[in-house]
Amino acid sequence: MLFHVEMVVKLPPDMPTEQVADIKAREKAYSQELQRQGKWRHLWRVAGSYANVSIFDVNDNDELQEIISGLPLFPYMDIQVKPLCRHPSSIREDDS
Ligand SMILES: O=C(O)CC1=CCC(=O)O1
Repeated sequence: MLFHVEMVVKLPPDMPTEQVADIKAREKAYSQELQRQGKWRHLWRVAGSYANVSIFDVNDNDELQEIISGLPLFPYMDIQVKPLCRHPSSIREDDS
């Protein structure tokens, strides 16, 4: 199942610099492992903001919830999820 996920990062302004660096490094490692596994298909920065738009390819809602709630930045993000299905006009033969 494919999901469009938008994440807006809202770190507390008073979070210590070392803690910010640590959480960002853990977020990067976590997301890159999921990208290698093919579960996090796309990761795009939304230009001009501290936000991303991502496409996840997971088995079901529960797996998406597990992945998203495991993000190190999860407590500091506003997240919107939209389930996707094939568009009847798409010329792609698969869902890539
Ligand atoms: O910087 C972001 O948009 C938050 C984030 C999600 C995955 C990642 O590596 O950073």
